[in-house]
Amino acid sequence: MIELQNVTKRFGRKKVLNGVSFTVNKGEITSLIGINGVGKTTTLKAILGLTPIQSGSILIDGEKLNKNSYDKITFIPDAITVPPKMTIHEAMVFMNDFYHSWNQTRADELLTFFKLDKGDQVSELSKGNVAKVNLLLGLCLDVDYILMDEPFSGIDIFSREQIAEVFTSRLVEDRGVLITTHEINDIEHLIDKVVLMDNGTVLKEFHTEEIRLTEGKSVVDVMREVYQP
Ligand SMILES: Nc1ncnc2c1ncn2[C@@H]1O[C@H](COP(=O)(O)OP(=O)(O)OP(=O)(O)O)[C@@H](O)[C@H]1O
Repeated sequence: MIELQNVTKRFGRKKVLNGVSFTVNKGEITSLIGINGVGKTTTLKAILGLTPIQSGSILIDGEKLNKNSYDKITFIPDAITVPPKMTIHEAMVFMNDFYHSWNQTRADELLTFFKLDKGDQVSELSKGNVAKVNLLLGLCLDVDYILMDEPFSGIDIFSREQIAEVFTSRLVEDRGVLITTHEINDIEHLIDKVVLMDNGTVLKEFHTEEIRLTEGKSVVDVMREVYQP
């Protein structure tokens, strides 16, 4: 489990995270939802130790972030980070050299699933295919937790559907996934848990199935109540 307890983060005098607490469980897809600038990306970076926090704590399986944590967790940013001159094949070799958790069998499966050609250069791919390669590079690390920043932004509906399908497959299965998004329409049917953020705070954390069964509400219904009371 990833556990955030009362996390605060400031950039200069600006308080960007103001006591953020929530959990991400293995075997669940959790979506961190909120409009632009509420602190979603900062939260992901804080979990990964990419940005220091001022107070509060972040525990991964009960431990503070340490060098071994990076064997458990991966971050898929909203833009691809491998050099664009690389072919998909070279990007995979690079990942294999860099991470001992790289799983080439899974990478080959995903290449086929996404109908990608590993000889293609990243800079020459369409935006949707770049997003798929980006996802592939992160998902093929055998880690317990996957953090994704806006995996669907700027991608056409068919690619979005294809990417969404990956979330229901055994490629994700028993891992803990945290996805940030402004749009939940694409993934509402996939997510187990929602964390609604506004202004650096968590307004509500709930399980989608539970709220559907007990209150008959969809995620969008709850969002309307919380954001437009
Ligand atoms: N390095 C930085 N220096 C100063 N301010 C920053 C920095 N990074 C983020 N911020 C500010 O922190 C706030 C939260 O940013 P963050 O990127 O976490 O929001 P977000 O919810 O992910 O937004 P978006 O949906 O647009 O990606 C914003 O007001 C942003 O301007």
